[in-house]
Amino acid sequence: MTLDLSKYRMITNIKSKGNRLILEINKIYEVSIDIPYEEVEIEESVIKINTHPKRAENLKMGILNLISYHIANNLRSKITKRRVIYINEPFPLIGHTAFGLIERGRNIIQVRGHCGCNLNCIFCSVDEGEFSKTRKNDYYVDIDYLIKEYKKLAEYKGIKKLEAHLDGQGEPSLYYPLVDLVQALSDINVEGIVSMQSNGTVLDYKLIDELEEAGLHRINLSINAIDEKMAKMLAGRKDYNINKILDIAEYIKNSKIHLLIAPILLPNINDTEFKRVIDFAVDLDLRVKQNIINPLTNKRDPILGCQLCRVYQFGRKPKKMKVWNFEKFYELLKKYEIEYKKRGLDVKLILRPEDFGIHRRKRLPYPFKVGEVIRTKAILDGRIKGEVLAAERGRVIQIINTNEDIIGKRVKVRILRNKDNIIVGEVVK
Ligand SMILES: C[S@@+](CC[C@H](N)C(=O)[O-])C[C@H]1O[C@@H](n2cnc3c(N)ncnc32)[C@H](O)[C@@H]1O
Ligand code: SF4
Repeated sequence: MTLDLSKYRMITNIKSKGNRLILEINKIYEVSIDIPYEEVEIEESVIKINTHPKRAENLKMGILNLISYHIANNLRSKITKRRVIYINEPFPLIGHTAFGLIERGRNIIQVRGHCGCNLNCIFCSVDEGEFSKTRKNDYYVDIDYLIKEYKKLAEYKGIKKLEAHLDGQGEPSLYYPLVDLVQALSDINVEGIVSMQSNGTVLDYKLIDELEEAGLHRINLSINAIDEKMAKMLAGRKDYNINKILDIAEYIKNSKIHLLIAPILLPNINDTEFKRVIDFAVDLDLRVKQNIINPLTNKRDPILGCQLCRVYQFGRKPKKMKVWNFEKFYELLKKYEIEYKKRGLDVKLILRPEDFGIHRRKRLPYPFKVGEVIRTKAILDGRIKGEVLAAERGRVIQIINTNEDIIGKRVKVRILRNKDNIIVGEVVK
């Protein structure tokens, strides 16, 4: 009897060493499993079971159970080296910011299929990457479940003029299978769009062609410096290659995916480079004009989405950086807009949600009140130290200031936050 692992979609590569199977799951994760049966032989993706057919059937079930157990409990990210928790039905997808779906009473749904990043930007608001000091677990959401729940939420909010936005605590383009996800979301959003944030490092010509085919409307590409050294320093990685990203930007610009370049200003660190990125985007737009219309506005999207670096509780802050308020930031952007105007160029740098067709839209109900005390069971480990997760009333509850010992136990939890259906609570004694 044989068991061919190549027919399981999530298994993207198979290696073996004796009776040890090393499975690559969805490209960026890995799990290794010792097969405790003498009668098996592993040859590439095929496990041969050389025994009586009745026992072989039992061993096959045993191997499949072992694989599911290890995927559920021992999955690791090859990128961040962290443990990965595989999220599937019936665990809710609404309630946490690290994975699932977020809706904030607008016609945009944030889609977070996974978390984890291949860069280590020195300013990262979510302290992502291999060298993170705060993140202890990553999450991956099963694609079929993610699509099913997205469809339910989209139908609840109203499908018309809806945006599915792939973003999150990490690099959205590392999600696998990304093209299938984009295709499914764009099939649901018939009169809307699908957009994605990206640091660009994983994008190549082939993937961009496929994303274009799948109906991706826009990529918000993070570029923070043109100078190679500065770009590496900001990305926190010596292997970050800004020239590759600039080339990818040009390739996107020549596709049917709208390119928005999203530089971040770190005052006192990349002031000159920030302006060089804006100039790059303006020059590129003059050379390669895109005429992709956003059906939410019936206009072209802006070509730049300038961001100001902010300081977050669990984020990173570069020592030399000066903290600016938005007033000062908008003054600078205004100054740049005027400079462009003098050169006869109409460059919009200060944006509002309406520029992207974002408007108010029916919200999901809030099942919890702030201050309410509920009884629940902690089920999964959390994203950062001192956090565990529970599931109640169709929401994930992030229980903070606690420890892993309470996983599996019933606890009393006071709700501290319910805004935008992101639920945070703490244990009450
Ligand atoms: C957290 S990242 C996730 C998506 C993707 N990894 C990327 O960098 O584009 C989303 C956006 O937030 C920006 N960002 C990161 N840290 C920030 C901070 N401290 N303040 C403001 N924006 C920040 C990034 O530059 C990026 O454009
Ligand atoms: S800002 Fe984006 S690319 Fe940089 S470390 Fe954070 S998540 Fe990764």
